[in-house]
Formats: sequence, structure tokens, C-alpha cells
Amino acid sequence: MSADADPITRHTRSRRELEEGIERDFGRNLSYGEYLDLGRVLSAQHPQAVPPRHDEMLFIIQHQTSELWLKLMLHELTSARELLADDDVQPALKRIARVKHIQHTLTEQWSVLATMTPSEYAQFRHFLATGSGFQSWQYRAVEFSLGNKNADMLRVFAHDEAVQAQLEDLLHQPSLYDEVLRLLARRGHPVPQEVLDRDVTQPYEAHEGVLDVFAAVYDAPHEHWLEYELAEELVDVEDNFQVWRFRHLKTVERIIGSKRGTGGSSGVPFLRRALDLTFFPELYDVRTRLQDVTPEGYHGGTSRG
Ligand code: HEM
Ligand SMILES: N[C@@H](CC(=O)c1ccccc1NC=O)C(=O)O
Repeated sequence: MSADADPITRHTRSRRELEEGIERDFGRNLSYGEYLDLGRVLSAQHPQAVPPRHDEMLFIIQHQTSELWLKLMLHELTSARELLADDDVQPALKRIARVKHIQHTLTEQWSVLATMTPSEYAQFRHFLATGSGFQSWQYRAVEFSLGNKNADMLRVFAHDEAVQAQLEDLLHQPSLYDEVLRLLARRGHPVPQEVLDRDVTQPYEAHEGVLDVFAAVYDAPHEHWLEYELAEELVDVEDNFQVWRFRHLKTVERIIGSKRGTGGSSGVPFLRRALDLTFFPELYDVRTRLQDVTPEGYHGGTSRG
């Protein structure tokens, strides 16, 4: 007999539930909690402070949610790199669009943490010992995927072989920018061979020849629309990343002022230096190179000044 036909079950279910057909018998199917493994997720908060401090739960959940979004971002970026390598540009653009929304969510999220005062944080900061964001391997993986390669950063993960191996692997893979430049070369743009053959484990260095390629694209967007769109998507991703870094910096500043970081850095001054980093240098240099159009019409090429 179905649950609806059973008079006892019928009477214990509210009229609204019956009308809407809401399912309550999850005995045989994978339930919401099982599917999401909520038992594990919701029992993974382990505050360390003794005596317990109210605000440590916020600190933990802020980090855990950030790590979940970083996991998805990495998933999307990995796929975007593979799609670009296969000349599947439109699906890659779709991945990048999702990355941008994740970045907005991560940036918005700082406002929740900013409700924590310096006094509240001081109640449990001591219990974090030398833990710090330096040890977020997923953050480092995102930086590597976008192109900020830095082999030194692997040292922090020496205690975790599996994680270190994963980062080492990413270090050796072409970044999103490397894949875009290779794609441009396949589409006939004169990307210098030394850029295409570069050692991808090294930090990317700006090249005049790549700037020339982007200058040609930005000079005549309608002739190179796909390249133009892709380039602007990358600029959006970098812009979003910098806004996240800036909000981290300002949140840290209002919570610990100019104290040194638990990870051993100078704290705010260290975070401020990261604002000068760029993943896609020529995409910013091209802004300077581009000449303004005069009232007489076409400006006749880009400036080298
Ligand atoms: C009260 C909150 C926070 C404070 C005071 C803080 C402070 C700092 C400081 C001082 C550093 C430099 C490393 C050090 O010496 O410790 C750092 C790095 C970092 N933090 Fe935070 N942080 C906070 C929250 C967060 C959150 C919620 C995340 C999200 C995942 C995060 C992610 C990172 C990352 C990824 C780095 C490394 C940045 C890099 O290498 O460029 N932090 N943080
Ligand atoms: N670096 C922070 C501590 C901190 O934020 C943190 C500590 C343990 C685990 C993650 C952390 N988050 C990011 O830096 C501080 O100096 O207060």
C-alpha cells in the first residue's frame, strides 16, 4: 500500500504536504544528508580555544566555505585549460564565467568575517599557533593555474606528500595564460616561439612580442572577436582576484592592525605587496600601448610610447 493510500499516514501528513506531493519516505533512496555527506561536513568544525570562544566558529566556517569554493574554482579552471588546449573556446569561456561568479562570492564573504572585532579574535588567535593561509594548498593551486608559479611555495607542504605531489604536478602544467597564448599561436597570431616553449614551472615574464599580438587584437576587435573576448575575460578574472586580495588585506588590517602574521610574514605589508602581482602582464600593458582615436577618425595603429 502506498503511503498516500494508508489512512494513518494520510492523517499524520499535513494537507499542504499531500497536495504538493512532498516526499518524506527516504528509507530506500539516497537522502539529502547522505548525498551531501552532511554528517561529515557538519561535524568537521573543531574549535581549539580553551575556554571555548564564541567567534571561533565563524573563523572556521569562513575558511571551510572558502576552501569549498576554491575546490570548485580549481575544478572549473582545470577544465577551462583543457578545453582551450582542445580549441574548445566557447565551453572554456563558460567555465571562466562560473569562475568569476565564484570569485564574487568569495569576495562578498569577507563582510561576514569583518563582523569579528580585534577583541573577539584575540580571544582565540593564540590557539591557531603557526597555522596560516600560506598552508592553503588549494589557494596555491589556483595561483599556479592562473600563472603565478613559484616553486618556493611548495616547501610549506613538505609534511604532506600527496598535496606536495599535486602542486608539483600543477607547477609543471601550462597555466591558463600559457594555454591562451598557445591557442592564439594556433589561430595564426605571431606569438614568439620562445614564449610557446618557455619553462612553465617558472614565473611568466612579459614579452614584447606577446604585447604586439594583443595590441593587434585590441586595435581591431571586430577582426579578432574571440581573442578580444577571451582577453577581457582574463582581465575580469585578474581584477576579481585582486579585489579578493584587497578585501583580505583590509579585513586583516582591521582585525590585527600591523601585527606580524602567524605564518611568520610581516602581515599587512606582505599582503599589500601581493597587490602588485599580475597574472597577465601584457593584457595590462596593452592598455598603455593603445592609441586614442582622434576626431579625424582612425588613429593608424598603436603607439610604442
Ligand atoms: C582573522 C582573519 C584573518 C587574518 C588575521 C589573516 C591574516 C593573514 C596574514 C597575516 C597572512 C600572511 C601570512 C602570515 O604571516 O600569516 C595571510 C595569508 C593568507 N590568508 Fe589570511 N587571514 C585571515 C583570514 C583568512 C581567510 C578567511 C582566508 C580564506 C581562505 C585566508 C587566506 C589566506 C591566504 C590564501 C593567504 C596566503 C596569501 C599569499 O600567499 O599571497 N585568510 N592571512
Ligand atoms: N595569519 C593569521 C591567522 C590565520 O588567519 C589563520 C590561522 C590558521 C588557519 C588559517 C588562517 N587563515 C588565513 O590566514 C594571523 O596572523 O592571525
